[in-house]
Amino acid sequence: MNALFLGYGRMGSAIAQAWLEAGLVSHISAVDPYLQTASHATLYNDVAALPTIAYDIIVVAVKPNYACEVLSALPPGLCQQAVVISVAAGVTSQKLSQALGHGCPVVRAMPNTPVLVGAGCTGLFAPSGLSERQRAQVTRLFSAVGTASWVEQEGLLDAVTALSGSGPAYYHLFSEALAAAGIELGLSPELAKTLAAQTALGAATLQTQADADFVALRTAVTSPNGTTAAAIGVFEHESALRRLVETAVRSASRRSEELSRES
Ligand SMILES: NC(=O)C1=CN([C@@H]2O[C@H](COP(=O)(O)OP(=O)(O)OC[C@H]3O[C@@H](n4cnc5c(N)ncnc54)[C@H](OP(=O)(O)O)[C@@H]3O)[C@@H](O)[C@H]2O)C=CC1
Ligand SMILES: O=C(O)[C@@H]1CCC=N1
Repeated sequence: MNALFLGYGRMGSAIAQAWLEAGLVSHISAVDPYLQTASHATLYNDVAALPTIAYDIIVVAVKPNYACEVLSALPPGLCQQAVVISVAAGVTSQKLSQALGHGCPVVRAMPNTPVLVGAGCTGLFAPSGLSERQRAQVTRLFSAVGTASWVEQEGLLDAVTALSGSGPAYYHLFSEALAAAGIELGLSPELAKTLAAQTALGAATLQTQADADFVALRTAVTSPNGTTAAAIGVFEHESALRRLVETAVRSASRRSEELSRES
């Protein structure tokens, strides 16, 4: 399979590398205007320089405000047999199809940065027009970089974006705060960083592998009247943390909706 990436920044290059390593694609071409070199890909600085090849997969991995522009500049001959997959936050399938200007199937994907280490999760949506074979192919591609889950309503991608697309940043922020608190208590910055990161990894591993829900896992750490209870009491006072998280995730979802209107 031949894949073409329009935009070869963090997301595009991470996905491309994983697909190549998993043997799911045989060759990657990438268009990115200012890059001098691109690992794992044949690089072009302009779509006009692309050879006329019928690509199997075309990935739109530019910033949302450029997504329609790059698709409308694509010569139709390149997409005859392609499935077009856009990772651009908030850009609707209708706008992507309009920009393409012909009937090739469009999929929206919302991955997250842990695709870099094969631990991503991707929400997927396709309007009608995608065959079962193509759907299975897209599932296989995103399963190579973590989990792949389809949603049946496009609007739900705003929630996916707010939860897992942006989610890694929330966990990094929490680790940053946890490490800073450890430094305040006298730990060296190196040790505080190691403890915060390893605790996040350990907790996430338990969440994905242990046969217990989040509440049971939390309860297992929390001895009556112990240290964890002291901290949880602060987070849970008037549901402070839960309310903050809900407000933050709603705000991300609203921004995703706004991007749909702006793009
Ligand atoms: N980062 C994340 O966590 C996630 C990002 N996304 C989505 O992925 C997309 C890309 O994000 P990300 O990889 O982080 O961004 P990057 O800025 O790292 O990558 C975008 C790349 O596209 C290039 N580019 C700009 N204009 C064009 C053009 N006309 N043709 C081809 N390439 C172009 C940029 O070049 P230059 O830098 O020179 O402008 C840049 O190299 C976004 O739409 C975002 O919504 C989705 C899920 C998660
Ligand atoms: O912040 C953003 O808009 C993109 C989409 C999800 C993660 N990063």
